[in-house]
Amino acid sequence: MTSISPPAGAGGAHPEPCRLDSSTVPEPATPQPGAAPSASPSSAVSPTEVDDALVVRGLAKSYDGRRVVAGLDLTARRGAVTAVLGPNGAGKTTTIECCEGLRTPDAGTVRVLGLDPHTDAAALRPRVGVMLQDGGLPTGVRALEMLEHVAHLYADPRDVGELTERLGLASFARTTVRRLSGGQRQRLALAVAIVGRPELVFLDEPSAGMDPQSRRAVWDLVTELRDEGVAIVLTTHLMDEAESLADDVVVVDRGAVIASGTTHDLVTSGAGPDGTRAPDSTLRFEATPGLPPDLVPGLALRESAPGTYVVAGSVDAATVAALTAALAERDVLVHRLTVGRRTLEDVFLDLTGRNLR
Ligand SMILES: Nc1ncnc2c1ncn2[C@@H]1O[C@H](COP(=O)(O)OP(=O)(O)OP(=O)(O)O)[C@@H](O)[C@H]1O
Repeated sequence: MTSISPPAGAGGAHPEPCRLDSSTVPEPATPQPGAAPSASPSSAVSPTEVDDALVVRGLAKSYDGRRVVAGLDLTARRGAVTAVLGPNGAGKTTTIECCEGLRTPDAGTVRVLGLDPHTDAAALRPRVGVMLQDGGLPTGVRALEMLEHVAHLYADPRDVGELTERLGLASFARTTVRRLSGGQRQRLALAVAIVGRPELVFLDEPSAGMDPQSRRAVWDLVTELRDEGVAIVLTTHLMDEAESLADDVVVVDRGAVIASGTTHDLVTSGAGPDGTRAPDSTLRFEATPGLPPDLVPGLALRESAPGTYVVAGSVDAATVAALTAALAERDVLVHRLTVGRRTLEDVFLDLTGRNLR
C-alpha cells in the first residue's frame, strides 16, 4: 500500500510499517483500471502554485459508480490553516484521503509539497502528518509507548514530554489505545501526527468528541504550528473551530467547492447564490414552526430547522420592529431573538438553503 502515512492514520509519516486495526485501513491505493492517476505531471498546476503546500485540481472520485467528489479544486498555503467545511457526506474525507495517498482519484491532479502522494510517497513520509477521523492507531499499544515509538523514527522529533503535557496525555499514558475514550484517542492521534515536525498536517475533525479544555489545547497547538510555518488542512463540522482557527475556508457540497476564500471575506462579502452582497448581520429567532416565508413583505424569512428562523438581508432596527409586529399580529410569541454577526453557517445557508450539519 502506498500512502503518505504508512500505518494509515497512525499520524505521521513513519518509515517503518506497523500493523493496524484493519477496520481503520482505507482501501489500498493501487491504481484502478481506467483511472487517471494523479502521478502524471499536469499543466493544471500553474507555476505560481508550486510553493503552496497542497494543490488539488479537478479531483474526481466515485464509489460503485456513484460520484462523491466531482471536479474539486483546493489549495492550502504554507503557514496557514485551511478548513474544509461541508455537510455529512459532502466528500471531505474522500478528498483528504486522496491527498494523503490513501485513495486513488479517478481523475484530477494532487500535488503535496510539490510531489505526487502516490509515486512520491516515500519522500513525503517524513514531511506530512496525518490524523484520521477515527484515530486509526494500532489498538493494542499503550498510548505513551505509541508516541515514543513514532518519535524515535524521526531525526529531530518534538519533545514527547512537552507534547504529553500540552495535550494532557499523562493521565492515560499506560492505557492501551483500545481502552481510550474517543477524545483521548483524538489527542493521541494528534500528538502522533505532529511529533515528527511535518511541513503539512491533515487533521480530520481534530477536536470531535473532546471536552472544552482539550479542544482549547488542540486549538492552541494548531495555531502554534501555523505560526511556525506548517500548513494545516482540517475538516470540521464545528463552525466555532473553523472561525477561530482557519485563515482560508473551502466549503464543499455534493463533492464540489461552492465557496472559498479567507474566513473574513466569506462572512463579510457577497456570497449569495445570486451574486448579491451578503448581509453583514443575521437575525435569528425561535417561534412556532411553519411561519410563512413572506411573513413580512420584503424580508426573506427562512425556517432553518422546525421552529428556528433566520432572516437574511440587511438587518436594522426597523427590520426587528416589523418582524415582532407581524408576529404579535398573529399572536405568536417569539423566543431567543438575536441579531448577530454573520457566520460561516449563514454563508452555507445562503448558498444552499440548508444547514451545514
Ligand atoms: N469506502 C466507501 N465506499 C462507498 N461509499 C463511500 C466510501 N467512503 C465514503 N463513501 C460515501 O461517499 C460519500 C462521501 O463520504 P465522505 O466520507 O468523503 O464525506 P464527508 O464529507 O467526509 O462526510 P462526514 O462529514 O460525514 O465525515 C458519502 O455518501 C459516503 O457514504
